[in-house]
Amino acid sequence: MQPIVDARGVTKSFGRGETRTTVLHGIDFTVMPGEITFIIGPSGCGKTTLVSVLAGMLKAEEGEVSLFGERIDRMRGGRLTRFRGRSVGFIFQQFNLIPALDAAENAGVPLVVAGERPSVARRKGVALLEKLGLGKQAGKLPSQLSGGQQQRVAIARALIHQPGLLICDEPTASLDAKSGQAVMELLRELAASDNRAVIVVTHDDRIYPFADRIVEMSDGRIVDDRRTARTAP
Ligand SMILES: Nc1ncnc2c1ncn2[C@@H]1O[C@H](COP(=O)(O)OP(=O)(O)OP(=O)(O)O)[C@@H](O)[C@H]1O
Repeated sequence: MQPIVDARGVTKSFGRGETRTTVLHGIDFTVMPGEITFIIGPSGCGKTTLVSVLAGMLKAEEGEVSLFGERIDRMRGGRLTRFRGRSVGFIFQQFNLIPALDAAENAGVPLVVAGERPSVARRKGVALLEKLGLGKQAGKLPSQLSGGQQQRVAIARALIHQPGLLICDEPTASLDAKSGQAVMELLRELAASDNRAVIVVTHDDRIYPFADRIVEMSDGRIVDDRRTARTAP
């Protein structure tokens, strides 16, 4: 089976001269379809930098990064943007929904960006929200939704173009325990259903039972990589 993510020797630094700091030291990292992989480790150890490089948002100085067998470290400009737009969905701690758009319109935003008519994008947004158990909320503004519901709309937005890789940076950090569990249950289901891979950067140990694999970083290196006997459904 082809890996979804295959990174070799990824090195990344920030700054110049004396202030130059190396944040990733030759990381090797592979993710297979159908898995939820957690990346954990202390603040500043390089988790967000790593997933940004894996998603093609940041360029590594050294190393190779392939997504779905394609070398994204060799892609430039518009080609990379289009490839990322098709292949990767992002979910962040802040839901970043557009306040003036209702839930279905928010979910449909990536389709509009890709050139779809807003009415068609909204219709597809409604259909996906229904699938995610949020059909009744489709016409509501973000301010009328709970945190957990807003995060599920953000998940719908990340999935509407059916990316094979979902990258989630602290997806449950602003949610209470129950909403956090509901969001993780949804991510769990989505990872397994379409042979997609989900990578979750997190400090939230309440959700560790949802991981298939936990990768631990320290000072820009992977120091532990273990499969879990997943205890959550
Ligand atoms: N654009 C940047 N310019 C300079 N330094 C940066 C930049 N982005 C990140 N860093 C530095 O790189 C290091 C790793 O940051 P990163 O955000 O990847 O850590 P993290 O493990 O995700 O931390 P946290 O858990 O706090 O989010 C930190 O020391 C940070 O200050």
